[in-house]
Amino acid sequence: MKYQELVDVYSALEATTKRLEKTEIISEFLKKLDTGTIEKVGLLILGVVFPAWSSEEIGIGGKLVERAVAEAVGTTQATVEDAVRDEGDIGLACIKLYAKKSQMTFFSQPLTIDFVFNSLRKLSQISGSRSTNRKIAVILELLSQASATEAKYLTRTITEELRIGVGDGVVRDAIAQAFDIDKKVVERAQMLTNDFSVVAKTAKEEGSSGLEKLNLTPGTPVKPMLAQLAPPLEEIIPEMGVAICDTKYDGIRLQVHRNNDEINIFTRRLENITHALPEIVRLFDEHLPHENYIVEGEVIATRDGKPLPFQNILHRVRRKHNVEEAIENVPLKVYLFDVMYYQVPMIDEPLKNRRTILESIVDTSVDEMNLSTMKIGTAENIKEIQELFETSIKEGHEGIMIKDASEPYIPGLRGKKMLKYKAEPETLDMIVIGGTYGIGKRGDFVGSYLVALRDENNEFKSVAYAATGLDDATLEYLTGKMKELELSTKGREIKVEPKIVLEIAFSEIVESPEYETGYSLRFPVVKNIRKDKGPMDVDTVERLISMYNTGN
Ligand SMILES: Nc1ncnc2c1ncn2[C@@H]1O[C@H](COP(=O)(O)OP(=O)(O)OP(=O)(O)O)[C@@H](O)[C@H]1O
Repeated sequence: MKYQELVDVYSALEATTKRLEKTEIISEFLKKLDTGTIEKVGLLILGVVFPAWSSEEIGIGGKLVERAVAEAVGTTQATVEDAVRDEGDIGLACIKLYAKKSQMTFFSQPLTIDFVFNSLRKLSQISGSRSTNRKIAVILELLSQASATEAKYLTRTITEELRIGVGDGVVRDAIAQAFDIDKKVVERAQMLTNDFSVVAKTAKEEGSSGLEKLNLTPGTPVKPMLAQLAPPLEEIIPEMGVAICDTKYDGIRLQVHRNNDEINIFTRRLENITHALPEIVRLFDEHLPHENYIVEGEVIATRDGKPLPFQNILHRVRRKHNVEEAIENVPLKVYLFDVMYYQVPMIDEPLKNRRTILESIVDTSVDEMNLSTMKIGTAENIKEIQELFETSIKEGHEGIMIKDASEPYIPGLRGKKMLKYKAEPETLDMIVIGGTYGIGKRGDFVGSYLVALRDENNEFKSVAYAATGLDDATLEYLTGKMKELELSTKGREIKVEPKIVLEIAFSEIVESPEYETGYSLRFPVVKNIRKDKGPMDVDTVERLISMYNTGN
């Protein structure tokens, strides 16, 4: 099938903000596709060629794409850079530049979805000597055969910013609608596989029963179950009946998979970080059975046996070089709290059974390998759970988790069956979309930051201006970043590309027509710059509204 047909779908999607219309457009398109194409479109529709959990990526910077565009249209790189600045995006710049394209390609074949997909995947394989030139050659082959609109979406796909307002939810609904399958069945399949190419293909070929057969596979990460804030213990523990309460460690959540002899470690955002943690791989190899499994836990950094702040562990995980040296400097400890697969899938088992299995398979004879400190809570021993909370805080941890012992593991769900009980108030991770320069002496600094959350179409909607919590050095750093990301400036107001993620604390969520979400925050304070998070990791409008409605 021609790539232009997919491009027409992108254009139609970009032209509407209505979720139902978007769903209808994608659903109609999916119905037309054969099996080989639907697999590819399942990813391309989200602007990617690898599933989110894959460690492979296109990995091409904006500058390289600009160079390729310059060659394709026969102009200079500076002209392309100007067009990108004027238009605010490489895709729109292509539309402008292709209109003036001087270098016509004769006898060119129309691009097909297959060819585009395979070429983009090829980019991730190119490394070593002359790799930049070889990558440019692949991109150039695509761009020189492309129409203006094809170039618009090709360049946006390569730079990983498709900007058509399509998120996982719309794709899930479109697959359900196209093949007449219950949305819940599609959603479960997506949570388990994290791969719309598999979900779309299975839906087409085998329908609902095929999707229901999809299950966990060690080696393929699964979206973790998430927590809400807990109401008072006296209320929630009797409501649950039997609760598994365990220490909440402030580190990084790990999903550890063993598939035959291979061990892989994923973060909660399904990023493969196996290479950064060789000692953790050895730890699992030595202290868990050589069976296929998926277990979950938190890893923390320690010094003299005491937990170190979260940022320390982050350095370890992000590290690409001198990994062995870092092992010495930052000793790690693992605390396991769940098992999702042990020889067979276990997520449908109640938590109390999963915990029993977990306890039976982990050898905790070394300091580094632990089970989370746990106590069973019932209406009769709430005081003991309060004590567990207090000792956890005293030992330098964040608080406790309270989990319904009779519940299955529901991937991706942020529900009432797993709760967090913390000493510190809740924060939200938000993206900066703009800001305001200060006045007088502060006129050179952006002093106030317009922060936003992600809606169901992956568009950013404003929530508040955050202006406190920043020292001078941070203000200077952030102002520099804002200038790099500037889209436009009018008076003291600057608009920027959504790239900077801030963790924001606040006293209360209030209704407010002034902001695009319809809500705002009282006393927003910047707690941290989350350099570890990108635009897709920020919290959602849905979460804000649910926090508003439930009071937490
Ligand atoms: N014993 C434990 N059981 C479950 N999760 C734990 C435990 N100890 C620490 N955690 C961490 O707590 C998180 C649960 O809170 P939540 O799902 O809301 O994540 P979050 O949005 O990152 O919140 P927070 O910033 O409070 O960690 C888990 O993702 C996990 O990383």
